[in-house]
Amino acid sequence: MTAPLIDPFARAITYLRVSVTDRCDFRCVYCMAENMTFLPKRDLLSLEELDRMCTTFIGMGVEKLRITGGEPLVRRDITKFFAKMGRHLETGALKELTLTTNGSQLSKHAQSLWDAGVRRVNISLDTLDEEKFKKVTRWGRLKQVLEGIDEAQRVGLKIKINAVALKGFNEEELPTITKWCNERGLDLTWIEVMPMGDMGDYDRIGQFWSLKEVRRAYEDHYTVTDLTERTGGPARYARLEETGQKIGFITPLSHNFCESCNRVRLTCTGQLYMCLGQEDMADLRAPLRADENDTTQLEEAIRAAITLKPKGHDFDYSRQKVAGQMSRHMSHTGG
Ligand SMILES: Nc1nc2c(ncn2[C@@H]2O[C@H](COP(=O)(O)OP(=O)(O)OP(=O)(O)O)[C@@H](O)[C@H]2O)c(=O)[nH]1
Ligand SMILES: C[S@@+](CC[C@H](N)C(=O)[O-])C[C@H]1O[C@@H](n2cnc3c(N)ncnc32)[C@H](O)[C@@H]1O
Ligand code: SF4
Ligand code: SF4
Repeated sequence: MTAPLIDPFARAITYLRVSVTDRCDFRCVYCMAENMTFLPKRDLLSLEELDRMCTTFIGMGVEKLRITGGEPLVRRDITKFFAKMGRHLETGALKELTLTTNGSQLSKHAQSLWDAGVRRVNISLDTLDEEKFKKVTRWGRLKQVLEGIDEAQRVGLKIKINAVALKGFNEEELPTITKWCNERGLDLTWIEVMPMGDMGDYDRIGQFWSLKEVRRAYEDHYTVTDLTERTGGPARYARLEETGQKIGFITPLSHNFCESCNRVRLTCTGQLYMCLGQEDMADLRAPLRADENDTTQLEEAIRAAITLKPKGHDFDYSRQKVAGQMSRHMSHTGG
């Protein structure tokens, strides 16, 4: 392995998130516009190229690889890509190979993911109400996701549910979602909605539900104990003592966690975003394609990009207007 990747703020970069497609079978209201224009397929890195890219990062100290999208499981042959990445788990270079998914294709793919070495998946689910699910995802069917969760559990995958906290949408469901996760043995993490992508008249501030309030809502019913354990992701965890359940909080707005950032994001076209909340990016496609048999140029480009990693995002809703908004949609980098 070459020297580790350290950014200008002395943060070691050990976590790579890869968006393997910008396409999705849902159109969640906070993530995409209804009429999205997607990239032409010819612009995408091939799976072989993504393999070479990820393998290079792993050689430079990346230990956690999360595949995301758009919806990662709608990309053709993606399970073959997971199977290939599994070799880095076998050598011990990679500590975790995982994905974030909307769950719609898990009935089909859960077994192959397990066979590739995936042990834990994060599944996005904001509501357990069929009609509301249709509203928030526009195109999704709750039943299909629940079947995907069943199959993932059947094959042995550990599941974390990611729910975006949305005022006036899933507020009232906090007890039901929490209870449902507990009964099914699923971890649960709440996420604050971030200003990604221009959504026209979509009201982000109106829908912003601070996780400080979510925590208070838990405290009305449970004894909540903060935990020190981390997964290498941005969530902080607390335990509900009455049930022993672990709840995660991802709080980019109410409690910034950038100082412990360990991650960068690669898009399906080979752009490297050094921060989710800034526009800076580096093109890695040209150095990747410069020489198929030698990754020297790619490694140099990655090191140069890491020296440009910003301190953090500038998201802010505190003045009753959206600050720090990104022009790109969340699906571009995969969250
Ligand atoms: N602002 C910000 N938000 C992030 C970052 N990483 C993840 N998130 C948000 O948290 C959501 C959930 O992240 P996941 O894909 O579940 O990944 P994770 O939280 O690293 O997962 P674990 O490994 O389970 O901790 C993302 O979709 C983003 O909305 C980050 O670096 N900065
Ligand atoms: C962009 S999706 C990609 C993976 C997959 N399609 C899924 O939904 O899990 C990753 C995560 O980003 C979250 N997300 C999307 N837009 C967001 C926003 N504006 N603010 C906060 N989280 C967002 C989603 O809820 C999801 O958990
Ligand atoms: S959050 Fe995930 S499922 Fe929803 S539109 Fe975005 S990429 Fe698709
Ligand atoms: S906003 Fe940027 S610096 Fe902050 S945790 Fe996310 S990626 Fe890291």
